[in-house]
Amino acid sequence: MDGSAHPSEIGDKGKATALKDAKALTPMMAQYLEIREQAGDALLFYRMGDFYELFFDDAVKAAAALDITLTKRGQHQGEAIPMCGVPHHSHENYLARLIRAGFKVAICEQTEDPAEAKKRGSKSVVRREIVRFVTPGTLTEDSLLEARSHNFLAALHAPRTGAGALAWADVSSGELCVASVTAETLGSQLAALAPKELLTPEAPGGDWVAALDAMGEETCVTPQARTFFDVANAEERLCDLYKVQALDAFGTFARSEIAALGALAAYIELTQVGRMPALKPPRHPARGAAMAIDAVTRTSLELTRTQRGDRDGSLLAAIDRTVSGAGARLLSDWMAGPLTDIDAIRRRQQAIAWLVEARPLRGDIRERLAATPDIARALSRLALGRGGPRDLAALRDGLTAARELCVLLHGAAEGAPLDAPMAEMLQEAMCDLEAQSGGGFADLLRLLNKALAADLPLLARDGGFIATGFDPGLDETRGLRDNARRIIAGLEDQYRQKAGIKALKIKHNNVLGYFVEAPASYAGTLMGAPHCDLFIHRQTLANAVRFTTVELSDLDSRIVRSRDTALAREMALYRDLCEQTLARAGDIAACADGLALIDVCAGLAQLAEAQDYVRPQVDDSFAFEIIGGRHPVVEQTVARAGEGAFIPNDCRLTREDDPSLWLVTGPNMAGKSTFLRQNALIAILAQMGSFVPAKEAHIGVIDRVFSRVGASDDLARGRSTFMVEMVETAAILNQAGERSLVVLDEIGRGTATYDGLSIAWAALEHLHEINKCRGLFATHYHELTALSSRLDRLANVSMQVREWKGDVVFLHEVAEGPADRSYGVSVGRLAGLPSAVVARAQEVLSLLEEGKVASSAGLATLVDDLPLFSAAVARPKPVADSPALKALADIDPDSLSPREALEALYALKELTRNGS
Ligand SMILES: Nc1ncnc2c1ncn2[C@@H]1O[C@H](COP(=O)(O)OP(=O)(O)OP(=O)(O)O)[C@@H](O)[C@H]1O
Repeated sequence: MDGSAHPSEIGDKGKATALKDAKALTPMMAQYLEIREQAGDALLFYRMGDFYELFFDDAVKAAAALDITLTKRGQHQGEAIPMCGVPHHSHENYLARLIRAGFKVAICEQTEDPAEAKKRGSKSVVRREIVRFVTPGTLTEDSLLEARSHNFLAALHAPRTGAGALAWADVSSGELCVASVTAETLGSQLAALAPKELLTPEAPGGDWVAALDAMGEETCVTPQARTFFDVANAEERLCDLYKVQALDAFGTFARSEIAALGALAAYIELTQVGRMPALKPPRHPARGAAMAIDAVTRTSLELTRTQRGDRDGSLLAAIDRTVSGAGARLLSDWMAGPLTDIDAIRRRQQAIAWLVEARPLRGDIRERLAATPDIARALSRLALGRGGPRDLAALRDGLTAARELCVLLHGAAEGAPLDAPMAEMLQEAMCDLEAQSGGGFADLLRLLNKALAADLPLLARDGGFIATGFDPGLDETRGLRDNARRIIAGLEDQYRQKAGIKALKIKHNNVLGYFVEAPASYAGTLMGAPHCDLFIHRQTLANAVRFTTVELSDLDSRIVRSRDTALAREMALYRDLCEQTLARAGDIAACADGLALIDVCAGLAQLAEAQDYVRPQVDDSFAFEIIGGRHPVVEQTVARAGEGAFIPNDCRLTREDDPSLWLVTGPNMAGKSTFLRQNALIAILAQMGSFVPAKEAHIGVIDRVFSRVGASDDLARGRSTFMVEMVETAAILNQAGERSLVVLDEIGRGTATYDGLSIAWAALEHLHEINKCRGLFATHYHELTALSSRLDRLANVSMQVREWKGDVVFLHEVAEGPADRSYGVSVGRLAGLPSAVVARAQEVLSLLEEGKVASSAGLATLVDDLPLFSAAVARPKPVADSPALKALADIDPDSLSPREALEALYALKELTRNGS
């Protein structure tokens, strides 16, 4: 604690009247309020000794969000000040919870020693400053980040007219990208990135608003004044940041892109309070624009999350075999933006294919990668001044692992285990691992190896992290300290003998430093004449008495001095090590990228081998030929559940040779949705560069994938199921082109039968005649199957089922031709509908199928003709000609003697036993 008054005590003892009335405020309250204003909409963590304290509204909000005690301290304007606090040593936990709850936090530290403040007068307040704003998009601590996901901060420049731009950065790893966007493409860009925080202009124009409204709730939107996006300022800021004269050095950027990049840089500078992370130069996303996949398609295909929001069960979880956080992040990048550039796709395929062949080598590579620290994130923390000795060690270990990987790969490249030349992409990654263009990492590694001790503290200021032998000055100071400690051990013996007290000890605490302690019963002896010159009394406790000696205090100050000197020396050495490391930031970041790339390729190779995936042929044709395709997720689920094998199915939509639209019919549960999705997923995997779950695959590059599978209510936006479905169908019919792949499942089912059928009918015709795309269309409207006679590129296929003992058995096989019927009622029985309901449904169905209800008159007849439901349930099945019943009818109970009655009963029993 700084010894000054607590801010809550300041106000006043009843004197302060207005916030702005500076005279009425104590110095500390004035300081607090000034800093509070700088914190804007963030909660202020105000450092007081070992705690971060929160006051006023901040305290109320934080206490509720963290479920911690809200107390009251002092008064302000006549009211008690609400207060809560979190301990400094565990504040990251609380911080993480607040950020997850959508808050931003300003961290205000004491930036001078309380002793310094005291020199200015006893009432002076320790200087405090905001050292950082913690926001969802600017996290760097491992404890606040998910190791396997990116943490993107994005900025949208949304001009009133024309195209805008979206820039995004991962502050924790230094990635920085920018791309042009329009209000139409913004949705799919944001869906692909899933930024944690998005900066937008304060009042974006109409079209942008709609796109922003459709954004997921995981993104925290931070509006900024329009001036924040000023192009001229942006250019200057970026040139300053990269220390270049003009941005041309990094490529050509549109004005809007520069504005978005500038806003992003300004916000990072603002939140990191002047310290910038090691941002890589800005770049446009991967060569060969990405395949467009809009937000609804991503959700319906469950690419990174299931519709329930879990990672488990998503495509990403099913194919992720990476062993490092950086690898997992890169894989999700690949999935966010599958490529359309055929060469780029082939380069990835080559690398994976090479690693598929190199099985033992792949095992070694993965083992090493698994033990490699996350160097991109360690580097970023160091650049922001938020790192520690362990981050330096992480870089040392990461770079060492990279070197070992290179040795392995070189061995393989030189032909030892493999004949094929190593894929170009892997060779490039190897150059990055060794920093070949930057002269290698040998010097830096030598330095770090020599400098760092074996056991490292988390924080540099705890000291003790520089290895002995690295710095003679430090060793000497440490020697003095250690020597003094040895002398103290000797003194203890000496004092014991002099005083004749065996139980005498020399101990240490933070208040007294070193002191002599003896049991309280010796107090008189030690304070008595023979010893009073030697032992100077310091403290008497219940059980012990404590003394110092001139010699001991001398040694104590020497130890303190040498500890301070050693720490100061270590801090200087630490700064120097950071500087030398950060001088290689670009090369280290490239090395981290190389490691991530090898991890992704090795992971996909592992997947290909383990799950029997095949390398697809991707070219610029209009082919879509999947032989023996499987659903990557359902296949694994079925195998895990021990439900037998997944049944592979072919899909041929090649435009030139085959019908390019398939109308898929078949009963519920027969596997229509699975078949539809699996083909879209195979296309996405193929264009990510991955191998695919099939026997053979040939895909002419697809520029957009659209998938609508089972629309659901979007009540939050005031849209019914049907409305959602229509909006989404409209988007497809308006946007799909001849290179698109469209997957539509049961369009029109959310409304009256005839309306739904008509809409599905018209949509199918539109896809065929206007969009001319490749597509799969699943429906329960059997009437649509007739369309194939009119539309030459439309083919009917159906999911096969067999009936066995009155039940339906799903074969999960796709066959040519339409389904014969729906089997809906049979599926209802399988699902456990009460047998009365099943029987009743069967009756209704038979009449409907006989065509007796084509009009409302027919419907009335149906209602009249069919027995009432309750009657249907209650009425027992007639058993007219049962011999037992006949025998019963013949009995005249009044004419039977008791014995005859008993015999009749036995006879009846016998008849029923015979099944009569
Ligand atoms: N090819 C297959 N091999 C093995 N099991 C499969 C296959 N396809 C689907 N299944 C299994 O059948 C279940 C139902 O599949 P799916 O949801 O695709 O049916 P559907 O025809 O779309 O049904 P609905 O019309 O009710 O939506 C899946 O969850 C899966 O377990």
